[in-house]
Amino acid sequence: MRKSSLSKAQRNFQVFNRNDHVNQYENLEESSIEDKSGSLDGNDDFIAFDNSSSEDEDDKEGQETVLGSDVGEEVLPTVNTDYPWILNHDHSKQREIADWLTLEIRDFVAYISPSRQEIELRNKTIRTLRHAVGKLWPGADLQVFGSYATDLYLPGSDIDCVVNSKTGDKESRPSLYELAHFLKSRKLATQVEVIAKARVPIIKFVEPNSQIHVDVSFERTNGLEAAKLIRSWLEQTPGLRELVLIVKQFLHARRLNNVHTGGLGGFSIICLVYAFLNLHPRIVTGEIDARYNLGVLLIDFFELYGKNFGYDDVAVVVADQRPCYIRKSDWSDLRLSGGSGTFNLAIQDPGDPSNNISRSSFNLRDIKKAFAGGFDLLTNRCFELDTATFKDRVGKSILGNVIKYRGTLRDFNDDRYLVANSAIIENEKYHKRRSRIVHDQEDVFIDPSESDGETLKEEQDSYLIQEIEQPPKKRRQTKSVNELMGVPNEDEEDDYNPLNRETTESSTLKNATVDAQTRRDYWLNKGNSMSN
Ligand SMILES: Nc1ncnc2c1ncn2[C@@H]1O[C@H](COP(=O)(O)OP(=O)(O)OP(=O)(O)O)[C@@H](O)[C@H]1O
Ligand SMILES: [Mg+2]
Repeated sequence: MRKSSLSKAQRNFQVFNRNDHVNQYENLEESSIEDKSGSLDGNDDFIAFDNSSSEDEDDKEGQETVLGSDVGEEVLPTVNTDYPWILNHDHSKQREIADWLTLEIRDFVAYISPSRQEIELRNKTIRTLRHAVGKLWPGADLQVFGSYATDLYLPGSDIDCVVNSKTGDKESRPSLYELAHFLKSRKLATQVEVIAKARVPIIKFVEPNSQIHVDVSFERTNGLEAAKLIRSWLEQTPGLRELVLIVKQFLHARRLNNVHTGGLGGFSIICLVYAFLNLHPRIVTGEIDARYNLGVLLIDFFELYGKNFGYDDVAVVVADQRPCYIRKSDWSDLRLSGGSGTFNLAIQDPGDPSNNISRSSFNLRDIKKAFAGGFDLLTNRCFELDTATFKDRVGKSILGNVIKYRGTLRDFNDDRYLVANSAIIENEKYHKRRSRIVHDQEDVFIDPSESDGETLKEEQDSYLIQEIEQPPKKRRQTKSVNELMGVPNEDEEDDYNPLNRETTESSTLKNATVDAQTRRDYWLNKGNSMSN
C-alpha cells in the first residue's frame, strides 16, 4: 500500500499527539446482565437516563403520538420495554459480539425510521404552512431545512423552516408577530412563541394537526445550503445516517441534545460523526467497511469524543468536503473570540468559516462524560455477553445498555422509499433554480412558484438489505492497520493513537485477516487481563 493513504491516516491525528492518553479501562466495572436501568455502579462518568418525567416529555415532543386519532390511525399499545427494537429481532446467536451490536444498531434505525403515515403527515404539515405563508405574504415562500430536509429526523424531531421573500423584510419584529398571529388565528399553530430578539429571530409553535414542533426563521438561505451539503455527505459516507441517529437518541435520552441548555444540537452531531467516519484510520485505509462495523464504530466514537479528544486545543473542520482536525490556535476567528485554549467544543460551520456551530454547547463536561460512559457501558456489556452462554444471551440487548426508546409500538419498516419527502424535493428544486441564476447577486430570491416539474429520484439504498453475516469482499488491504501504521505492540501506548489500543477495537472490528478462533481467544484473554 499506498503510502499516501497511510500517511493521510497518520496526519489526521497529529493534532492529538500532545494529549495524554487515557486508559479506557480505568473505570470499567462489571454490571449485571439483568440491569436494565443502564447505570453502572460506581461509574462516575456515567450520566444516567432521565427518570420517568422525561417519558412524559418524550411523548409530548415525539411523533410517538403521531399514530393517534389525529391521523385516523389505530392507536397501538405502549411497549413495556426500553429497547423495543429487539422485539422479534434476536441476534444473541451471533458469534461475533460486534456483529450483534451492528445488527442492533440497524434494527434501531429501522425501528425509528419513518412510516408512510409519518412522512405524509410531515409533508402535509409543510404544505399547509407553505400555503398559509403564501396567502399572508404573496411574495414570500416557506422552505424546509434541518433534519426533515436531510432524512436525519427522529420521530420527535421538529421541522425547521425558513421564510424568504422578494422584499427581504420579513425578519422584522412586526412581521414575526404578523405571521404568528395569522397562523394562530387560522388554527394552524398552538403554543406560539415569538423570539424576536435572538441572533436568529424565530417563531416557534406546535402544528395542531400533526402535533409537530415547528421553528420558522426568516430571510436566510444558509440552512437550505447546509441541507444540500449534508445530503451529499450522506450519499458519500456509509454509516453516517445510522450513527447520527444513534448519537442523537443517546443524547436525547440524557437531555443533552438541547442547545438552549448547553447540549449538543443535531447539526453539531452530524459534523462530529461525519469527521469521525472520514478520519477513522481503518476506514481511510480501506480495512473496514463502515456498514458492517457500526458497532465498533459507535464504541470508537464514544471513546474518541468521550475520552481522548483534546477539546482545549483541537477543533473540527468539515468544510470543502474534507474534514480534518486542526489546532484551535490555527483558526483565527476562534482565537480572536477567545474560544481557543479553553475547554469547549469548536466545529467550524461548513457554510461560514467564522462561525463555531457548537459555541452554545456549554455543557460539554456532561456531554463528554456521557460519551465516556457510553464507551464503558458498551465495552462492558460486550464483554459480559461475549462470555455468557447462548442460553443466557437470549432476549438481551447490547445497545439497550446505552439508549432507550419509549412510546407507541412502531414497525421496522423504513418507508422513505415508498413516499417521497417533499422537503427534499423542494430543496433540490430550490438548488436547481439557484444554480441557473447568476451568482454575483447577493440575497437573490428564488421564486418558488417557478416549478420545474421534476420529481425526486427514489433511490433504493441497497446496503440496507444486505445480510451482515456475508460481509463484502474487501476492496483492498492486505495488512492490518497496525502494521501499516508501524504500531509496534500493545505495551507501548503513550499519546492517543486510535490504532494502538488494547481495546475492543483490535478484536471487534471485523477483520477478515483474523480467523474466528483468534478473535474468540482475544476476548478470553481480555477477560483474563481485566480480572487482574
Ligand atoms: N450554530 C449554528 N450555526 C449555523 N447554522 C446552524 C446552527 N445550528 C443549526 N444550524 C442550521 O440549522 C439546521 C438545523 O439544525 P439542528 O441543530 O436543529 O439540526 P437538525 O438536523 O434539524 O436536528 P434535530 O432533528 O435534532 O432538530 C442545520 O442544518 C443548520 O443549517
Ligand atoms: Mg432541527
